[in-house]
Amino acid sequence: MCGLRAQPLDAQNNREGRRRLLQELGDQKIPFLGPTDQGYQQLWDSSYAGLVLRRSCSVPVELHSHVQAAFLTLRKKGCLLRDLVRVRDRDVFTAVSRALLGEPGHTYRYLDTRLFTKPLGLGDNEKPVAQLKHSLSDYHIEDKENQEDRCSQPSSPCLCTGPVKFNVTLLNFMDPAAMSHIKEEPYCGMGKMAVGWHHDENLVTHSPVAVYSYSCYMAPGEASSDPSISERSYWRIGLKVAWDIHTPGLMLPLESGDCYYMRDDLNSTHQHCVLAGDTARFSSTHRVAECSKGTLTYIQSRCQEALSNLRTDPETGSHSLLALLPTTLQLCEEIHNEVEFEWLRQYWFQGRRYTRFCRWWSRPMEQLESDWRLLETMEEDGRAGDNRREMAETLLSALTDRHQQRQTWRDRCHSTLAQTLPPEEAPVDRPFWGVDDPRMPLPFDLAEIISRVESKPQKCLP
Ligand SMILES: O=C(O)CCC(=O)C(=O)O
Ligand SMILES: [Fe+2]
Repeated sequence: MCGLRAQPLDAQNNREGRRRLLQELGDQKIPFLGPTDQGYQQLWDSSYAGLVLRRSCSVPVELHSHVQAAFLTLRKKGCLLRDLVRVRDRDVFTAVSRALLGEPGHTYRYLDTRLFTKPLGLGDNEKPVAQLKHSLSDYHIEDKENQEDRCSQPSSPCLCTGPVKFNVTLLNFMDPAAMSHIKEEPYCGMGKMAVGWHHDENLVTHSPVAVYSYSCYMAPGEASSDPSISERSYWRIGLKVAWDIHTPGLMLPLESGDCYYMRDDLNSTHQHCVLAGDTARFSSTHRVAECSKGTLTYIQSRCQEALSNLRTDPETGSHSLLALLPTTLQLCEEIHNEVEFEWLRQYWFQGRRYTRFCRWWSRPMEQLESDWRLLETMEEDGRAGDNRREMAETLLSALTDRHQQRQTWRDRCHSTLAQTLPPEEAPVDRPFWGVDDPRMPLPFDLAEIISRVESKPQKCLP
């Protein structure tokens, strides 16, 4: 499952590239074509071949109704929340509310935010989503003739590769009526954007992304009057070739229940955005996340690797290090930072929201935190080593990095945006401890230690 990580250049996150592109564009807009425009199909075939649409009518009726009911229940239970993500060094709330479902112990990282899965297929609300995932992964991408027959049944799985093994599902929800402000799409003038231009991050190279779209034409419980198509405007997907202002963009309107796929390298060569329609809408996006460093099993084994260098005296309970080689210490430092910043702080930054609907992560997080605490004690032993100078240099870069990252997480936790969240969802700056905490040999704030190490490289160590 774990291949190379796709690292597309992202115009959204590349300030310089973005500036240059906008400058070249000036007052002009990039043209785009929709289904009623001439040349739409040719443009799709020539420049967007990795995009595949599967119409609502090829999905079983019961699946639609189960999946849609599950979405509504998940939302009612408060599982879908806006993420406080980081874009170009600034914190912003996503316009859409999200929840991550998927393989137990898996995570998905986007915009400096690690989302933790609610295991898929266990609870009643997740089962239909698991069925949907199954249905989408068995879909053999049709040939041209089939594609033109808009309601063809999906054919059997592709024999050469087998079904796709999606490991995470990111659910999205947005009700435009509840938003005070929705950004306009800047490059083409496609309209209001629910999700800005981006590449999907953290995917296995060339992993397809399969999306199911559900527009709530009627509020739940509202009398079923046939919605007049002319009276509502559709949700649409916008696509454009990355770093290209000459190829026209493509706009794909979606009926409720439609699915689309981004296949091959479409996600890395192109950007996509989601354009809001008039109604509230859910989407269920199925992906193969690159998780070589993104599973609980992975980080647990990393901690074990570091802790295998720690000996606990069976009588006194005191700890000592087995090896004091700089390379060993260096490795321990890296693992220390990884578990603290990629797992513990990521988790607690998202507040107690996970425990509201999923207790799955509570115990593992406690365990990781106690491993991390042992790593804090190891460090002190490292300082007592013989080759102090070399040791100090080894420790210095890890300590500086740790100090800076702790500062960033502190700031993020106390930002004005974070403060607008209700207590249950508000970021928690954890782990945190006071200067007089007897269990913690090192202080939370490393500034003093760092400056001591820097100023007296010979006998620097406390
Ligand atoms: O809602 C959609 O159709 C796609 C959403 C999307 O692009 C994303 O979640 O990455
Ligand atoms: Fe996306």
